Amino acid sequence: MSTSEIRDGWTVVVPVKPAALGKTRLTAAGTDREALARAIALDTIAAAAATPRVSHVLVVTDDAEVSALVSQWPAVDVIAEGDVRGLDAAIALGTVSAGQGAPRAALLGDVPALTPHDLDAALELAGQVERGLVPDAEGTGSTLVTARPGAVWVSAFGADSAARHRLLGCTDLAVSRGSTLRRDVDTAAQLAEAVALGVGPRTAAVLAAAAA
Ligand SMILES: Nc1nc2c(ncn2[C@@H]2O[C@H](COP(=O)(O)OP(=O)(O)OP(=O)(O)O)[C@@H](O)[C@H]2O)c(=O)[nH]1
Ligand SMILES: C=C(OP(=O)(O)O)C(=O)O
Repeated sequence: MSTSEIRDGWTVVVPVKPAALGKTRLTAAGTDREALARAIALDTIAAAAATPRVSHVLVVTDDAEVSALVSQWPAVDVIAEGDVRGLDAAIALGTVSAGQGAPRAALLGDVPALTPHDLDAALELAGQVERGLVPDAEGTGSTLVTARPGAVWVSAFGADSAARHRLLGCTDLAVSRGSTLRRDVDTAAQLAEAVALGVGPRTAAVLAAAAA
């Protein structure tokens, strides 16, 4: 997609590890872990791309299958990661590409129950602060970090990142504990919570195949 085709709105950067390497804590779920990791990422990206306030989704990944699929989707582009330098470095590839003048957000690629409605509501709130944060459902990690136009991009994802993001000046957005945006999935118990909220079709299909 060329820059001229990008409407005003948020650029959402979604980092996705190659599925063969990701979601290592999901082994207890009894499913094909690689297929599940990929499906979770694809459902997250699809929800972001369908969000009214989102004009552009930048997926930073070296997963060939994810890359081939989402590069066909409207309003989605892929940035190849190349050298593995970690999550924040991968995200920075996307935010630098978006430019400091754009409203930017980083959404982790493991939020498979995400609805466009919930992401849209969070981005509406994010427009009112310099930099915003949505903690995960446990309250210790982060699922979304935002920067409005002109704000310098910062992120410090990883275990217990919510506190670090606050120290970096991110304001908690008033997103309820039950929002689909907060339910990231690392473990089988978290996957069960996401299923209860209603996961996207790709994740549901992998789980259905495992149950058959
Ligand atoms: N592009 C990219 N994405 C990453 C990297 N590390 C994590 N991610 C993505 O960031 C999101 C959150 O990742 P984590 O839950 O921290 O890590 P994970 O490897 O998926 O899961 P675990 O193996 O259980 O730690 C997922 O969408 C990952 O695919 C990285 O180095 N590069
Ligand atoms: C990457 C993070 O967490 P998790 O590893 O739980 O996905 C985070 O919360 O910043």
